[in-house]
Amino acid sequence: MDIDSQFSDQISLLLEPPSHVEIQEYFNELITFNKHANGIQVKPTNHYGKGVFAEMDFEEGDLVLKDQMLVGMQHSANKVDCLVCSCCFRFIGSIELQIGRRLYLQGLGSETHCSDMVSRHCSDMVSSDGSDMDDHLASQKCSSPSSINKLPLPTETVESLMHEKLALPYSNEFPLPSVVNCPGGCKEVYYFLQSQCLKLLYCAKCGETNDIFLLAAKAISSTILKYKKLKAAFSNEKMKNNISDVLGNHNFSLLLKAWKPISMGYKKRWWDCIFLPDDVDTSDEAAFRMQIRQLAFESLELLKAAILDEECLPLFSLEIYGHIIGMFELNNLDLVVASPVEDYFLHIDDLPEARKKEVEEITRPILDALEDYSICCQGTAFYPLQSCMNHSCCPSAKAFKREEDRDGQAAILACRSIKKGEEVTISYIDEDLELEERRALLADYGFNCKCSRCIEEA
Ligand SMILES: C[S@@+](CC[C@H](N)C(=O)[O-])C[C@H]1O[C@@H](n2cnc3c(N)ncnc32)[C@H](O)[C@@H]1O
Repeated sequence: MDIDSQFSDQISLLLEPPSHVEIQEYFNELITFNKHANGIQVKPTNHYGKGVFAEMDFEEGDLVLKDQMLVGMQHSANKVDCLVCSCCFRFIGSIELQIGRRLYLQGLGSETHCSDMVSRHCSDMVSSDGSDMDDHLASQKCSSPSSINKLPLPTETVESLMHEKLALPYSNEFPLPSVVNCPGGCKEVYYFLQSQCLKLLYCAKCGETNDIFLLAAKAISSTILKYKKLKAAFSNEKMKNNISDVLGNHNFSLLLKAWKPISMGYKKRWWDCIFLPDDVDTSDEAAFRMQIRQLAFESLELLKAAILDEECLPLFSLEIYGHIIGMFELNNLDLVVASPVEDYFLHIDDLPEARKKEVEEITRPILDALEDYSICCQGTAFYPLQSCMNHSCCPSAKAFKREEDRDGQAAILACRSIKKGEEVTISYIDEDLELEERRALLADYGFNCKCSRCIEEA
């Protein structure tokens, strides 16, 4: 019997929508432990399930919420460019390590180059017409990688940067947290990234959806870890009290407890809620959804081969897997963290002219070797409180990273004044679009917006 049939009762319990009381208790606790969430409350709305409400007045620009992600990941392709903590997504190491590692991974370090080419280039840059570096930076930023006339650095320079043997001027003004390897020695922080599971990354069929499978794997593996911790604590307690029936029927209740954060997220099956791409005719919709289901099935098989846990089998059912991916599809927010490498080069550019000339003799070749100096950390994440915010085409708040927001937390700012008791809404789409375009985009989220603006414009 397959897992879905064997554990159908347990799967139904895992997917049962939480009661109002459970929702209230869970979110009250989450808010109590988050010092940047004390101005909001999660409550049922009249029509759209739960929503976020202001517990105090906010002025335009005020921080309404900083939300710690439940689960998130850096996009696979972005890992070459930015070395970040897999947990909080802060840039780590040093400016030198960030730059050296990127140049190395871009393959520039594998070629040998004569140093006079670099110095010739360097003197060209120094004796340039005095045009502002911002222009130079901007032109680099806009160019596509292939159109950039990159001037690679010598291998030794790249390696010295990467091993932090070469200190760049002023880099100590941009200190970063140290790199700590996973204690398990996996070289990746999460244990599900084992060789079998890596196939998920490279599955040609999956295309752009690969990251969402890995994110689902992360959600499942963190639930298993939480379950194991709860079970260990429970067993200890029983032993202390000399009770012989160590676990009895408690295993499933511990799994339910470990699953609770995910149980709170609004979710539907992935293949039922995924947006129908423009190039798929509506007459082919059923076949398209079957294909998506099959894709989920194949990726789940790979995940099972990598980390199946006999005590947590219901988590490996297609029904649960499909709902987890669907939850990300309907709720996830882009994860963006600005790069300190960009700050560093802008700082150099702002130095007094004479000093800048001197420093640029060292930094300009490095800048020229980089394809883009300002690549930020990019990924996707599920945020438990932010994901409770409903949509409005005239929203009262927006996700916006301020200068000081340098980690993976979501920052939600008021975009107008919000009165105590009012619902805090964000826009899921570009709210500057016309009514019909907005409607089309929101249909992908499975609802027809009836905010005051839509009603007025209709
Ligand atoms: C990110 S969740 C928001 C929280 C959700 N209300 C809950 O109960 O968890 C997104 C879902 O909420 C509902 N929703 C959000 N804004 C809405 C709106 N303006 N009108 C109708 N439904 C809305 C839709 O079902 C949508 O797919």
